[in-house]
Amino acid sequence: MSIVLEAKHINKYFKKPVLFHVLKDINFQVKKGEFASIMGKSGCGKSTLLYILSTMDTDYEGELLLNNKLITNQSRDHFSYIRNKHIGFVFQFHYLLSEFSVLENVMLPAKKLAEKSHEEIEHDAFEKLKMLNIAHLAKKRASRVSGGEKQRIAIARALINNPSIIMGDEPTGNLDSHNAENVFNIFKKLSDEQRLSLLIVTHDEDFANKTDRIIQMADGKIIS
Ligand SMILES: Nc1ncnc2c1ncn2[C@@H]1O[C@H](COP(=O)(O)OP(=O)(O)OP(=O)(O)O)[C@@H](O)[C@H]1O
Repeated sequence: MSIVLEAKHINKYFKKPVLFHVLKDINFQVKKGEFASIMGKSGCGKSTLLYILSTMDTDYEGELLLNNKLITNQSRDHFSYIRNKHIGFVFQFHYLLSEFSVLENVMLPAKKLAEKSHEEIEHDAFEKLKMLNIAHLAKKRASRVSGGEKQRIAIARALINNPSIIMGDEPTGNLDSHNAENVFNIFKKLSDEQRLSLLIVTHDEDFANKTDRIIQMADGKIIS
């Protein structure tokens, strides 16, 4: 099976207030279509790792490969391009623009990429909303939908540029159990039916136990 994301010997140090070796020789791969979760106690380095994997933090040692291409040491613009084109994000908080419509929110990352016409982007955004069963919300203001709907809109937005991988930092952290299960089922379907790779940081054991693989971290290391 092909490998979508590979981390090789990732080490990260925070230099202030005192030198702190936060990530210690992290090595792992995420395969195409794999649904993996990252678990570990608070402070073990999960978010720090996700920042690096998503190219938001570039101050580290080691190598990162996306679709078998080395993506370490790129220009700032190219990192931004890689993020927008190949990586979809879902955070604990949805970060939707409340004054914009649901459809406009989903369109934004594609507008930024600027590879398609407005009409094509609008069509694609509508298709993503349909896929997530929220097409009826398209014209609504993002501030006027429920919490569970907001997270589904955030997933549609993460999918708009057809990324290679979806990364999530506690994407179900703010949801009740019903909506958390909904989000899990959406991710599972994306992995099973579209062969999309997912890497999700979670504290939710039920969620993690249902994923293909749990990457367990402790004290800046992967322990299993
Ligand atoms: N900018 C920073 N400077 C110094 N230390 C930091 C910085 N950011 C995080 N840390 C420390 O690095 C460690 C790892 O933090 P990180 O946020 O990655 O943990 P986490 O596993 O995601 O925790 P949580 O589950 O609580 O979100 C913690 O000890 C944290 O205090």
